[in-house]
This record gives sequence, C-alpha cells and structure tokens, in this order.
Amino acid sequence: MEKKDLKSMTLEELTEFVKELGEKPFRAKQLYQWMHVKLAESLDECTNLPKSLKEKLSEYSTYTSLKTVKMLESGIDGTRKYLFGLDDGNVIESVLMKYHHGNSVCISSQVGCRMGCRFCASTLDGLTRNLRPSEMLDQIYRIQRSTGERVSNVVVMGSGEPMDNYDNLIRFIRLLSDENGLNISQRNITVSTCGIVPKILKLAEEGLSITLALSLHAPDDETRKTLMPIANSYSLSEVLPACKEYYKKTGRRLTFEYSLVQGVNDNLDEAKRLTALLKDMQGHVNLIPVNPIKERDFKQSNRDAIDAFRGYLEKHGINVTIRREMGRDIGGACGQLRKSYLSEEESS
Ligand SMILES: C[S@@+](CC[C@H](N)C(=O)[O-])C[C@H]1O[C@@H](n2cnc3c(N)ncnc32)[C@H](O)[C@@H]1O
Ligand code: SF4
Repeated sequence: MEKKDLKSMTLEELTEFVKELGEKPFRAKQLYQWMHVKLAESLDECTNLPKSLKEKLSEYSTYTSLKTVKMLESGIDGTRKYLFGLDDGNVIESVLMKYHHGNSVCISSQVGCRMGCRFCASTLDGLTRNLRPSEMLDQIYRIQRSTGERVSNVVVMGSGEPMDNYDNLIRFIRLLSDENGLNISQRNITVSTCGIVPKILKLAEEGLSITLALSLHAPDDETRKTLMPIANSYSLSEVLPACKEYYKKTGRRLTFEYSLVQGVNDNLDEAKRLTALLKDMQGHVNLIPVNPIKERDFKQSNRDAIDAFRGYLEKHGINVTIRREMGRDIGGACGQLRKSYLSEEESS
C-alpha cells in the first residue's frame, strides 16, 4: 500500500483515514491543526495524540516537513531566501519578502522546470519532478515558524510552472485557504503562469478567487517566441482571450509580468504595441528589470529605458508598477540559489 501524504489530505480525507486506522474521527481534526495551524515539524510534536495513533500513522503515512539547508537574510530590507531540502534529497528555494502590508512568500511549484524560458535559471537543468501539495504548503509553514510572524500573501512565482502541476496546485490552494488551516485569503494568493491556455481556462472554472499573473514579456508572438518556447504552442491571440475569460469568470483583475531585456523588448515601439494589446484587458503591468544569469547573455535595460517604458504605458492609461528589487545584497535571480548550491555540491 502506498503511504498517504498526511499534509496533502483534506480534513475529510484525513478523517476517513483515521477512522480506517481504527481511531476516533476527532483525532483527525487534532492532527490537521497540528499540521496546518500549529505548523508542527513532526508527529513527535503532536502532544495530544495517542502513541498508538502516531505509531500507525508512521507506518501507513508520511509527515512531510522541509529541512532548511540554507538561509540568507538581506541587511537592507529583511528579505530572506531559503533553500529547503526535500525527503528525496532534492532542494528547492523560497523567498520571504517583508512589505508594509504584511509578509509575502514566493514559493516553488516544481523542482526545476521544463518550459525553457531563455532568461530563467529554474529551467537550466530541466524538470526533475512536481512538488506535492504538502511540499508547497510547507515552504510557507517553515517560513512562518522561523519568523514567528504571520504570512499574509503567497505568490506562486518561484521555480516551476504551476499549471504544469495543476492538480497539486489546486489542492495546495484549497488547503492553504481552508478556514481550518492557515486560512490565507484566496485574494492574497497569486499564481503566475507562462501561459498554458487549457489550464488557464480550467482554472477559471474552479470557483477560486486567486489572482492570475501572466508572464507576457513581449507584445508580439515573434519576440515572445525568442524568450519563451511556450509561445510556439499558444499564440497571444489564444492566451489573452483565456485571461479575459478568467477575469470574466472570477472578477479578479489580471497581472501581466513583463521582464525588460535590453535591446529585446524594451523600446518605445514595444511599449506602444503593449499598450494597444492590453487596453481592453482588466489588469495591470508589472515591469521586472531582467535579472541577468551567467549562463545567458541577456542584459537588464538601463534606468532611462525602464522609466521611459513605464512612462509611456502610464500616459496611455495602463496601470503599471516596476517590481522593486528585494534583497539586493543577497541577490540572484529566482532559481539561482539552488543552482549555485548544486554546483558547489558537485565540485566538493
Ligand atoms: C520563475 S517564474 C515562475 C512562474 C511561472 N513559471 C511563470 O513563468 O510565470 C516567475 C516570473 O519570473 C520571471 N523570471 C524568470 N527568470 C527571470 C530573470 N532572470 N529575471 C527576471 N524575471 C525572471 C518569469 O518570466 C516569470 O514572469
Ligand atoms: S519563467 Fe516560469 S515557465 Fe519559464 S522556465 Fe522559468 S519557471 Fe519555467
């Protein structure tokens, strides 16, 4: 019998499981609280559970808990980057960002990624495996426990393509926003995707109220294809209507991410075409000065180009922000901490 992954189970599933083990149903609620509210690191911490139950749980199930392999903290703004170890020896990274409106955590959804975007460190070694719901949740749980401060916002913008791990993503969101669990409002959860159209349409039907962020990065298919291979599968004429549908079904305003790469997508002509593309979309643009990775030769746009690009969008009625660089002193693009850790391990 395959062992159950306790932290990936709903309260109803856990209740059934505990009953199957011959224990009283209320034990499930106690265990659920230990896992999702008190954020216990192991069954040992669950002091009000009988030894007999813990023994059966250890035999027939696994209690997922990530190990902190490394943590870097910014002296400038308190941003923390965590490298977590999974029980099969893989490592993933997560980031805590402190804003005046609360603590936000950026989580990984896969070990690596198979989407191949040109400027992204997460995809350099391809996809290793999907993360289970428990492994997505525990990134947040371990961070909240280590700071002692509540996490109020979660963005699924770390390594991996969440829509390529769809079922686990949906389960993760339902568990994270469960009133019996950490109870993070779905309005404070954002999922970013490179644009897998059928999954965007499916997400629109889930009855969730999370924010959808589309990694757009170019105002036309040709430029987009040079940055993101997924653009060969889904054109903008398919992706944008899917996003519109998401807005129509959920009422949630959209976010469009646009990483500015010098000489590739950052001139005023592109700003103009982007404005035309998004004028009827209910959303805002998040400009991200690209974070160069050593394996590729993309350069960050200079400050004047970024300001001019933003100025153009603003002047023409597009809601726009420039993503503030958090934790500059512990720098590196998403996926790079893991990558450099793996190279160090290899050479030692
Ligand atoms: C790492 S992805 C994860 C979520 C999802 N796979 C996606 O592509 O939207 C989150 C965002 O980071 C962007 N990104 C990746 N590498 C980057 C880099 N080196 N500099 C700036 N943005 C980057 C991606 O394009 C995407 O918009
Ligand atoms: S940007 Fe997103 S989809 Fe593209 S390779 Fe990186 S993680 Fe994967």
